[in-house]
Amino acid sequence: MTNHGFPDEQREGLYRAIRERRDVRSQFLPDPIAPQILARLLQAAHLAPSVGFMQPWDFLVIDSIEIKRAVKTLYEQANADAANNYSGDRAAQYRRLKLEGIVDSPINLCITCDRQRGGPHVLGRNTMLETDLFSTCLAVQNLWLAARAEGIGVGWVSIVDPALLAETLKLPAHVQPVAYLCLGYVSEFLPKPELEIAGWRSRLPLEQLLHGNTWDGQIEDDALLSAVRNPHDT
Ligand SMILES: Cc1cc2c(cc1C)N(C[C@H](O)[C@H](O)[C@H](O)COP(=O)(O)O)c1[nH]c(=O)[nH]c(=O)c1N2
Repeated sequence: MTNHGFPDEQREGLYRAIRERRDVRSQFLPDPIAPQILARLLQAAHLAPSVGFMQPWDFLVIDSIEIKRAVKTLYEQANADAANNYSGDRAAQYRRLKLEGIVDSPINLCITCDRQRGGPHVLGRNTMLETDLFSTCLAVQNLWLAARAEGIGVGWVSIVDPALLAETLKLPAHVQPVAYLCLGYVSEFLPKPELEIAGWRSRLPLEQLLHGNTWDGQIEDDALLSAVRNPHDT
């Protein structure tokens, strides 16, 4: 069998980016991102797979402090509402979390989805209409991983009313904001998700997620399961 895999060091670099990518809120530095580097990140995003090769994304690069402040206000409104989902200690803990870096980060980037791109029918998007949104999320993830490799932190802010965000960014009606991202160099990349460090929620064991175990409770004892339990043996 021909092995088209990457050499060990390159493969490890990719896995490292996946392992060490973080959602960044609290560690942004004001240092600017050079246009060449931002362009590399956007290229990485644009190479994402998309349903029927629809490429439904656009990239709104925002450095205007006025727009950042307007989005921060939307966040504050939505976050005050979100806090009402909790009570007691959990509500107090929620209110202590920092869940955005909109003004602290030098660049904000809104990745949108043009739901009409490619015309009325796009190959592969007949039964699952959301596949254009899924495709846009893959562009986000490409950018997020490339940014980690460049030493740039990315934070996703979804605690905003999407209709108000679309209005603030003057998006046409058929263009949906999918990801509002904060980008910048960081003082550090945390070793674990910030929510895990804060004691909000921890990572589920992968073995628990195999074969639908989270809902039927049956763990099948097969070779895959044992490899998942002991990844270092492989
Ligand atoms: C679709 C979507 C939306 C959001 C997020 C992520 C994704 C995928 N995350 C980040 C999220 O909290 C984070 O990914 C997890 O806590 C895991 O941490 P790491 O990304 O591994 O550091 C996020 N974080 C935050 O502080 N404010 C937010 O509004 C959001 N919204």
